[in-house]
Amino acid sequence: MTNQNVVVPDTKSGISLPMVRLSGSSIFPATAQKPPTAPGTGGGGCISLSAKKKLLLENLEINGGGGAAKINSWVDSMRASSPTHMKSSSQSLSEQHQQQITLPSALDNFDQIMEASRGKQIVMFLDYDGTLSPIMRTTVRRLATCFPTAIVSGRCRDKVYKFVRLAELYYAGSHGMDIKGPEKGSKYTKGTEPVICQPASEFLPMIDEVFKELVAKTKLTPGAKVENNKFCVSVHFRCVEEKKWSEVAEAVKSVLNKYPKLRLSQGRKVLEIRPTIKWDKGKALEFLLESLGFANCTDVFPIYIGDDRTDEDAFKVLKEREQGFGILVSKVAKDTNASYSLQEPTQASLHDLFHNYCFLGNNNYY
Ligand SMILES: O=P(O)(O)OC[C@H]1O[C@H](O[C@H]2O[C@H](CO)[C@@H](O)[C@H](O)[C@H]2O)[C@H](O)[C@@H](O)[C@@H]1O
Repeated sequence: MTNQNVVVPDTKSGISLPMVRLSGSSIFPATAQKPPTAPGTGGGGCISLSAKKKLLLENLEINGGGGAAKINSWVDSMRASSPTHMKSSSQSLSEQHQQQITLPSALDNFDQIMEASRGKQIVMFLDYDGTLSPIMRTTVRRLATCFPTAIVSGRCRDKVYKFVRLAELYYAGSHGMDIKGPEKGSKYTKGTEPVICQPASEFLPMIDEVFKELVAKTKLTPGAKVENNKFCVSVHFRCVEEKKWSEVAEAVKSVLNKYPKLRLSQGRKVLEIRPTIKWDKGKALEFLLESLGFANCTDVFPIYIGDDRTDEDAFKVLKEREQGFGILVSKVAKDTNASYSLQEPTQASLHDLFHNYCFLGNNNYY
């Protein structure tokens, strides 16, 4: 993993933001599109991931196989993801601070971000859970009047569409494996048909089968919930007593062992099973930029805001392309390829800033 281990004290938590300063000078003029270089370590009083947890997380990106040790590592990793357990980590505070690099706040540095995007077409990508869900519809509708806007989620695309109900957006469900653009007639539709991309379509029957098996295997565990996300399946631990977590993990492993073409990944108190194909939220971002006509374009400025571990694939793509920025929504330290952070997506109305910016005519291709 080449990620930085970072966090982000955002000093504006809970207070309203001043109007964005649009005429501010660029802080990184020679590398206008490059993320700022990593600031120094320390500061912020946030909690860093321990090396142990990093190892555990790396162990999760695997197929089935292994035995009780693997189950334990899944469960340990799940525990380590919970804030209570992060606080009680055996790592001392000074050790935690040594590993910590502070990410600049997207809010405090909003004028830098906008300066870097000057003259370029912003394209907005928003993760759903933890990012867009607290902001909600009105804001996203306003954003989409300024920039092409996509929602990228681990959830099933239809479900996200039912929550948001905005026909003018691009939707990428199932961690980017189910993409659909706006219908004909939208100002962002280039062709006559909406863009569609389902790179894992051959896995549909297998995923349905796995969903049914997991429902059957977990039905006796109180609180366990299996969610069919069309091209992937989530097994939720959130409402399961901690002493029963191994039982659920064992069920997941026993099913996964039968399907070598599926792999496991982990979210917040959730284990997810998905196809082994090389497709993720980063690939979805690249596909969408291409669909919008920005494949080899230097004057595009993608901004991806997300809070989930799966959003890292998109942050990484932006970093490698040296285009736009990833903004990580997080209060705690994470291994990340994002360039900026937000403690809360609702915090001081980042969306108002974007809205002001685009209506003042600084970024208005459409
Ligand atoms: O890619 P995202 O839009 O961030 O979706 C990630 C997962 O979101 C949902 O899970 C989240 O909400 C659950 C409560 O409804 C919560 O228990 C879980 O911890 C959250 O991650 C969704 O249910 C999952 O399938 C998505 O993968």
